[in-house]
Amino acid sequence: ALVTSAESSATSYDAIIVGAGVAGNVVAERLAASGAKTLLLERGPASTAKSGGKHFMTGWTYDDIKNAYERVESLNPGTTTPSGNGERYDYEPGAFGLFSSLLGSEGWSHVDAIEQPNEKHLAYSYPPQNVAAGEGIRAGPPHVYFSLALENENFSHQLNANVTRVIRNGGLVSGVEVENEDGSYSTIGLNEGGKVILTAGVFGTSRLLFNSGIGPIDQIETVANGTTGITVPARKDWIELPVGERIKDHPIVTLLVDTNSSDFTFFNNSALYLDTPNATNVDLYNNEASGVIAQSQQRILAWTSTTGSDNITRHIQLTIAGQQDAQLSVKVYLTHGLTSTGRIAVESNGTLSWAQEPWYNTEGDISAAVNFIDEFRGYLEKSDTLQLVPEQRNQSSRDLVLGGYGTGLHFAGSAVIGEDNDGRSVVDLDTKVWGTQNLFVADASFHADVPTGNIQAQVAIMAEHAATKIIGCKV
Ligand SMILES: Cc1cc2nc3c(=O)[nH]c(=O)nc-3n(C[C@H](O)[C@H](O)[C@H](O)COP(=O)(O)OP(=O)(O)OC[C@H]3O[C@@H](n4cnc5c(N)ncnc54)[C@H](O)[C@@H]3O)c2cc1C
Repeated sequence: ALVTSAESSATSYDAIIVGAGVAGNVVAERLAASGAKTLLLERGPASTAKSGGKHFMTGWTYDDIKNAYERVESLNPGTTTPSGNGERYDYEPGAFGLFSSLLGSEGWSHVDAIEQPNEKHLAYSYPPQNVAAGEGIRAGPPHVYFSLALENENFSHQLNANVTRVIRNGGLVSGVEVENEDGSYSTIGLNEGGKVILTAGVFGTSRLLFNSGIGPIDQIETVANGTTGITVPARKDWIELPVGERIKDHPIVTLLVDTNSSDFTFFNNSALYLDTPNATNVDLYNNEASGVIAQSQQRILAWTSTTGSDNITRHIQLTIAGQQDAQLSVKVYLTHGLTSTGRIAVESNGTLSWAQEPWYNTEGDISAAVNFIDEFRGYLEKSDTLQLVPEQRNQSSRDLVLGGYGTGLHFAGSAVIGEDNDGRSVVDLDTKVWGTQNLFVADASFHADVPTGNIQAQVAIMAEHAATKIIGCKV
């Protein structure tokens, strides 16, 4: 049920979940289903129509998270044939045709990324993407888990509710403070034995922890002396933890490849937003959840691995899409194995900035990407049809990497999980913030690493497993 600020502040809850993104929806659905009176708070407005590693650590091995994986897969499966009628559109001759023959001639294998998830070296696939089980539409947890949670009478949610801080007495959290849309503030209380779970994303969760007197001392001091008006706990109650540190992301270098031929015509996804989108495509999607609109804009994904100057293996993901007629964009992501990390700092007005950016700040990462791009350029040199655009052809691979990378928007870390409160982690193996009794972090913030591919499925699976751990914790 959708509640107002007047209703939520007059009620108390067993679980308050802050942030209705990928993780927040998973955790809220699970907590409500466990019988907890649950409130999901989101600072934004309504958004949807319904508004690796084998060994990680105790409780988080692959076998431990298998149930979580299976639940996410059953509700929000992946597919390489997202069009409801099972057809594939605009792949051949197109970008898939051109690139599969380029990679195939260099010994790469055609795999199905859903059926063969461990094939991540010299492998390419039709793009995998999440769909809502039984609905035939592309969707993630904010659609599928939210729909399920809505059916549960324990579940409420409130929109335009910007949580400013957690209210705590020592290690015991009693509720949250919320800034409402009209600028008013309210507090929402927890029932005895209740829990607050932060799922506000890597940056939002960090800010909430700083505001609640949890983090590096200098960050808490900045908030306490700043201009946001946040009521920070007394200094004796500050909990010193490395919040905002160990942030990772997939940096992307975009290579532009001329197809040098008339066999590639660009399908423009943005035409959907124009006044006259192709009526056949629109009807196919509306009536049968089929056609080119049911697909993502990429036409082929590929993975391999490479080593840097430090001999550490890094994984590479390529996503290939049309850029314009006779030109493709090849996004080169540096993924699992990368060693660069970043750190954020809060400013006195409450905004966050990078104290250290998380991309390409180790020579190992730079050299690994350069090695791959050198190899890839070698493929293009042998090709009759594909070549880098002239302005990129004239640059060294190192310049292409260092002058051209951007964020992958796949952030992980900032409140990293750990076995011991040793100054390197923020949450314990139950995802509970060290030094607190009932404050948890269940979003991408607690991840210690980035995956070999896009991150959303991992965020959902880890949130599923976190929910099991949180439900099992007695306050
Ligand atoms: C443009 C873009 C494209 C992406 N594309 C892909 C993709 O194709 N595939 C993929 O796998 N991943 C993709 N990602 C990454 C993916 O979206 C994130 O990894 C994922 O959403 C992280 O989940 P989360 O639950 O940690 O945080 P989020 O999903 O970011 O959720 C956090 C939520 O908390 C809310 N919030 C924040 N602060 C507060 C507060 N103080 N009070 C109340 N609410 C708050 C936010 O509004 C947000 O709704 C993309 C990201 C971006 C930005």
